[in-house]
Amino acid sequence: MRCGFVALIGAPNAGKSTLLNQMVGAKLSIVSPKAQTTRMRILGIVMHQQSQILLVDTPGIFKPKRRLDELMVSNAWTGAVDSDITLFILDAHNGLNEEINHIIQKLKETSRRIWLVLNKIDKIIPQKLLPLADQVNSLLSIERSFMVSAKKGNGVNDLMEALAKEVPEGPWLYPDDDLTNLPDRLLAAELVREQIFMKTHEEIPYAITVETESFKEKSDHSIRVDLVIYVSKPNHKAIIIGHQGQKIRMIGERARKELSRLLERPCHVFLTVKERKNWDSENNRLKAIGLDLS
Ligand SMILES: Nc1nc2c(ncn2[C@@H]2O[C@H](COP(=O)(O)OP(=O)(O)OP(=O)(O)O)[C@@H](O)[C@H]2O)c(=O)[nH]1
Repeated sequence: MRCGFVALIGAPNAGKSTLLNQMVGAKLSIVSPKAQTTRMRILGIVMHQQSQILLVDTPGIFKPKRRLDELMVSNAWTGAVDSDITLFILDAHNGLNEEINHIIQKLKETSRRIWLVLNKIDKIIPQKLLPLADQVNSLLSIERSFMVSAKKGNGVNDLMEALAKEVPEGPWLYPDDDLTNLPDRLLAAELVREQIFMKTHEEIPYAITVETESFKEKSDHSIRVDLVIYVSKPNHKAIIIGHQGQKIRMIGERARKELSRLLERPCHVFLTVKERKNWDSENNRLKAIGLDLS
């Protein structure tokens, strides 16, 4: 038996959450085309042969501007330091830039086993991949390199095989049919947040938070979830609700479908929008979204 923690580290939008979902085979970590979608560390549990691979999705690493950003970045680095293997996920189509060089410098300090994962290979010509891998290798000590398309699945099985062989020997830490350690009420809030990322623009997705107020199983085994969307400005409330409530209905409907799929039973989602100035500097709000404040 083998079991180990594998952290997914990289810049915002590199495809960390997409890779985690592809490996777990379920949508645990929310994905959007906008940067900084993931806010907390999310554990995805993958069983491969006799190995339990505990994948830790982390927020993207970027220059923090506010307290929430700082906590997201520090939570990401804790994920790397606590892992047995760190997967450094790089968007191969974007290549290197100042932000990535900064991550490389920080990775050097963690003195962990680092594997390079060049992602989004469906978007670039293959001849560009080896020179990019060589370039990263010249900057950082990389144990192994992989080339994948997290979205399409190419190369992901090879990566999983290699991880299964390399995580340390030891007993499994979670039941072998668990997919995550995240409570369902947090998953529900994340799915609503994902829809807000998809359906609103500019600063709004970054200026809201979602919390589950109640999560109840009914006698027919369906689930009723009541969630609150906190906004910091009155005009954001109006935008999220939309004309005659159209937008919020769409957000709720899509989140309901995703949640029903994930929990494999009918779910009913009820959303309320509340204005709460400066929610992003309240410890309780930050803890509620799964951030470690220590
Ligand atoms: N073409 C292509 N797009 C991808 C691939 N992997 C991820 N994406 C897209 O890249 C965008 C960002 O993906 P995420 O998985 O949210 O990236 P992330 O690294 O978790 O982002 P943060 O939450 O900002 O840290 C989404 O639009 C994905 O669909 C890939 O292999 N190929």
